Amino acid sequence: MGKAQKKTGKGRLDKYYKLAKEQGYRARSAFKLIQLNKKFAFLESARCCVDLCAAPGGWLQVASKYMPANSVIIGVDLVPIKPIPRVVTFTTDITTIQCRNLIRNELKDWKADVILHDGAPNVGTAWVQDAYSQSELVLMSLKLAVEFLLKGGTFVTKVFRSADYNNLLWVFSQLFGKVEATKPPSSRNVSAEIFVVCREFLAPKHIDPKFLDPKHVFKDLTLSAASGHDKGSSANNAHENVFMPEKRRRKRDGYDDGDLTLFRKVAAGDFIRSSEPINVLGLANRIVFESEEERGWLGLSITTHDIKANCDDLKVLGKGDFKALLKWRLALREELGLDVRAKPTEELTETAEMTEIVDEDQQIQEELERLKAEAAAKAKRERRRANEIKTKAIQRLQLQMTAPLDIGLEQNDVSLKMGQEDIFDLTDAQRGLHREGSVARLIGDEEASGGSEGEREDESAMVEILDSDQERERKLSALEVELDGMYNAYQEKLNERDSKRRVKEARRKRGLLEEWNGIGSTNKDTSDEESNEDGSWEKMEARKEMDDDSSSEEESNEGFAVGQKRLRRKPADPPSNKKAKFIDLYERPPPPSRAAQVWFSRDVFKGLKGHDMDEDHESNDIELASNPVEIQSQHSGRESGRETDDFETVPQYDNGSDTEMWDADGENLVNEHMAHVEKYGLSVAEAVTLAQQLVNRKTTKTHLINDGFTRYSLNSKDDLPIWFLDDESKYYKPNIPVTKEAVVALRARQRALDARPIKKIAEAKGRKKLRAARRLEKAMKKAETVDATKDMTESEKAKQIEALMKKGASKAKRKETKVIVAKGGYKGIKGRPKGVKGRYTMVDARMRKEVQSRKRREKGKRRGR
Ligand SMILES: C[S@@+](CC[C@H](N)C(=O)[O-])C[C@H]1O[C@@H](n2cnc3c(N)ncnc32)[C@H](O)[C@@H]1O
Repeated sequence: MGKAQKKTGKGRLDKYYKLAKEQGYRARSAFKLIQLNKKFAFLESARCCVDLCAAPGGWLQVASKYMPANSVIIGVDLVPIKPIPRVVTFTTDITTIQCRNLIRNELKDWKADVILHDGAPNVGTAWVQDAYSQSELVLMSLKLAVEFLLKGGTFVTKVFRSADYNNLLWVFSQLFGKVEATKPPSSRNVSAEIFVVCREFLAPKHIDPKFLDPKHVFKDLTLSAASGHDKGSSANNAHENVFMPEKRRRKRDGYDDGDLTLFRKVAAGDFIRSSEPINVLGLANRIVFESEEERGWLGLSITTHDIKANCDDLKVLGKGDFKALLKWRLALREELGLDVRAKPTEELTETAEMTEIVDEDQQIQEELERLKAEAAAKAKRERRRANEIKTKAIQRLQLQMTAPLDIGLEQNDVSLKMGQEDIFDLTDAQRGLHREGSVARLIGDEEASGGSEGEREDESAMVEILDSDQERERKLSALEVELDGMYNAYQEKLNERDSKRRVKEARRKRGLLEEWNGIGSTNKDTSDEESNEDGSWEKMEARKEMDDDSSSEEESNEGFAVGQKRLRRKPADPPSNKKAKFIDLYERPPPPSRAAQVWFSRDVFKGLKGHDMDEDHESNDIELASNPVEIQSQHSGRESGRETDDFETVPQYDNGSDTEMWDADGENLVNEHMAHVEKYGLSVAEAVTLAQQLVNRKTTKTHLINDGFTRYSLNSKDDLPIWFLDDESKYYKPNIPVTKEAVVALRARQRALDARPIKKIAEAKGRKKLRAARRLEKAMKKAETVDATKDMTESEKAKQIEALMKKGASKAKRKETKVIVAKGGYKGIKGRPKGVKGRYTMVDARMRKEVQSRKRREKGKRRGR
């Protein structure tokens, strides 16, 4: 694959795609297994194979083809796999115990010779699944492999080059005799995927559970290499992670990998004493007052009722609430003597005047020195941070975990943070803010070297002391600025994600008919193929590439990392200018992370926009002015953003208001659905499947209604946080099967619609126009008559003419003719019956019945045709 691949959708129809189509494989990824097997030959001798994450079934087809007849092949995936001869499939999550039990039941006492894993977390499929990273999925598959693999067996897995890569390899090497990482030619160069073939399973009698625990395996490997005793190799790190979890190492950025606990409590004391309060707020769900001392704080006047309520559920707080909590923390720290508030300067000066006569110049000099020392300490602190990030980046580079260009960008990479965006991620935003300043130095100020140990000690002392009111104010406003930055970043991310979701939805609807067959019979829908065969990672990669290529407008709001690229691209900038830009970037409200924006753009924050955000928000508006699209979406909300997008708009139900969001029964939605169905008929394969089942008497209405009452419908929504309900409404849905017949029916309807003669439509339109022109002509004639009348005032004429023209311009209503059944005295009598207004026609009862039965017969004939 020497040539660079095209980035367009068509460009992705490479030779393996075509080959897969030709040879009847459901996904081009089938060739990855073919090539791996060609190199390691593990399928030919295998009698039993389990494919984890197997949909749409490309690998299963290969296994079925290459393995001996009568061998057992099992495929598992979150999504159903269309039947393949000789293959048993299960639809379940490989990380669950249910999956293990299903495989166990199927295999009984057997063990597998080969376990395959080609999984990639499905972004957007389920909230909880999103939280799993690729590496964790690999570890979960390894967990199944060690249980079901025969001694000497082979485990093939897909891993991505990331910080966890080496840790995974190390774990594999502990369990298998031979471990080899390879990238088959059919794996796209743009994809970070690598396949690891682990052979000769050692089948140890006892396997340390830590080997399979993401918490232990994926701990940080940044520092030991940096400290010098293990440069370039991560094996020792992994060793330490697995065997010495008690050793305190620095946390990875972001959430602990493998820490899947969704609810976290934090002691109030920890929050108050923490040097990273925003981090604490970002990670925890609740602040608790459990110790004696903490309970005492509840009685303080500064701990108002609001503060207590805020501590109770951090996940539903708005920006103002967070500010209040941070202020409370500062106040409490002063109360506890953790922060020393220095006496006002004037007071000091006065005392000095009383005790001794101090030279005024000397006083100024001292003050200046104090300020200078303060500034120097701050600068040291920043330098140290910059240095840490630089070391980390270089070390990653050494470990070949990142390309040089990725330095500083990695944390902004959506693909590396899949699934975390919904979780409250202030930490991430804060990290981003620090990094932005630091990375600026990494590029623009190479000579800025790190501080010594001594400096670090200085710094920790500095952190604890607030020198003056001014300092305190500055601290507070810095926190506020940080929060604002995070809010903007979250909002940006939400917008971005929302637009991606809409594009995806639009594509899905368009490609609904093609989706059914994996690689469909047409070339049209490449995106489906993509999603089937390469999982979400490649999609992310591809999107990243497209983002790179896309307009600079997008870049302007991509956060500092992208801005940094732009700076690099402008060598013409004089150095001083460049420095000024960095300083500017550092002092301005820092460009926010997207995660922060997503968080703050939820509905709970809507009310805050006008009040809490006031000036900050305005300034953000100005900053964003370079991007008209952004501005529009900011000012007119999500819905209007949709209108401006350059793709087919999928009808969306307005969920702008809270009442809609809390519409527990979804009545509005149902009504709108019903209206849509009445107007356009069934347009979704699931619905057609159910309708066909009804018609063919395979199910009954009662059955369907009963089926509607599932675990999805009966969950109580009381007291659940909004973010949770929001996510549940998106992802926690029943999986309704779709039949091929339904898809065929839908296709047929689409074809019929397409085939509707254009000529007839044009004729009907022409007739309509003609009628309208006649009506207008008639109205004009009448108007002329009115105008010619002499015994009317001008205003009367004007009124009448206006009414006539209005009537002429509007569509003529069809006059309804009432059918009156002549009964009793009216039978045979001519004349208007009593109480009947407008047009009517008199019929006798017999005639009406005859007409009705004739119509029924005609209708029946038409259906029978
Ligand atoms: C790249 S595709 C596999 C393609 C497959 N090897 C083939 O050749 O057809 C990745 C699959 O992983 C599945 N997957 C992701 N997370 C999973 C999980 N937790 N449990 C089961 N399957 C999962 C997805 O549904 C997706 O079908």
